[in-house]
Amino acid sequence: MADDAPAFTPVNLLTGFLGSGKTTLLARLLGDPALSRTAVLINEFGEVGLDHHLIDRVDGGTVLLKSGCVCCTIRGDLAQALRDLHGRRERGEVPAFDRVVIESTGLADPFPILSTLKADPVLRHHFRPGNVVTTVDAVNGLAQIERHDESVRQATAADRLVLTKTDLSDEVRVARLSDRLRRLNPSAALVVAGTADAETLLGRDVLETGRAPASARAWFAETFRAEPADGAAAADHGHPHGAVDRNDHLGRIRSFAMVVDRPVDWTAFGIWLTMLLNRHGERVLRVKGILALEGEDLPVAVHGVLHLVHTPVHMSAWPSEDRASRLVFIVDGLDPDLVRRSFAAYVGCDLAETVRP
Ligand SMILES: Nc1nc2c(ncn2[C@@H]2O[C@H](COP(=O)(O)OP(=O)(O)OP(=O)(O)O)[C@@H](O)[C@H]2O)c(=O)[nH]1
Repeated sequence: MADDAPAFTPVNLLTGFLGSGKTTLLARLLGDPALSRTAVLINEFGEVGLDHHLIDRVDGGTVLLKSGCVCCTIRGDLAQALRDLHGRRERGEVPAFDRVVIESTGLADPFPILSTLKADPVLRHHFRPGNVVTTVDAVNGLAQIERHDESVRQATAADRLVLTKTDLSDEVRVARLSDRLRRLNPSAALVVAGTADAETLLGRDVLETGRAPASARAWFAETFRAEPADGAAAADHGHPHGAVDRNDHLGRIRSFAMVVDRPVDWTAFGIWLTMLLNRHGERVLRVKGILALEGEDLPVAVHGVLHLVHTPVHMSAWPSEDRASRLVFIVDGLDPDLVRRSFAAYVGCDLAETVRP
């Protein structure tokens, strides 16, 4: 083992519903010198991964896992990615790190990810679970908890619950959400994103110090095992913990990407997105993209969650040589072709141009 590697490297899971602010929080935390020796694994749900472009600061240590849901579809790859990372650290091929942060897809169920660490014969000798940090969006969080099981599971698995977008919400909504979260998971510390430092969220480790009971996690594990419906489906897939493939299981939730090789007119795009979200906002769980704009050298990043579209961010550089506009959608019961057709009509391109072979 590399001399300065810890005997058991803590693995923090950063989870939270789609668009709830995981990447934003992680990017900020990674700026903290306390996390300078951190390796990051990013998983995304989508045909085209974007988060690794949006986190500037992480370079050699970032591994973008294959597209799909980390909880089942690529669970094997997660273990493999951790084993590779460990091997490379041992051989001195990557800078020594003493913490791993996994940013999981917004649809992932945290429990199977956590159990991977224990179940894998190699990993369990070198890694241990660290705090689970769950971001909850103060604008959409309550609705997501009401509608989506993943959101409840993410909240109940947390050691730290981080409220994001409180600046876009109001006191009453924040108080109601906080109350709901405290009832769901009384043992987790509840903090507001802007005030949470790396040491509190990741460094001061619940499991290591034994200061706080991991009761929520135990409760969660019990509940999960007791679910007969999922359990029956899981038996067919050979999943030991009742975990099912969320990509199949959710059925209606799917992701797709549109890639257009030429600059887009910002006004036309804005009108199109506004109309799409007015009409189908409930079904657009997430839209995220990097756009090349007509008359501009640098791209703009666009984010939306349900009806909420965030102020576009002008990026200081293109993340790669590829100058195409890319939009990734995660939709619930919405036909991708409908979105493609209307996009092509509004921005004035051929439908075929939105699907890159
Ligand atoms: N105003 C405000 N915007 C925020 C805050 N946190 C995140 N955002 C914005 O919300 C959008 C989504 O944030 P991300 O950090 O990409 O969310 P995510 O959970 O990583 O998203 P997925 O990976 O798609 O699930 C971006 O436009 C962020 O700038 C916050 O506390 N306040």
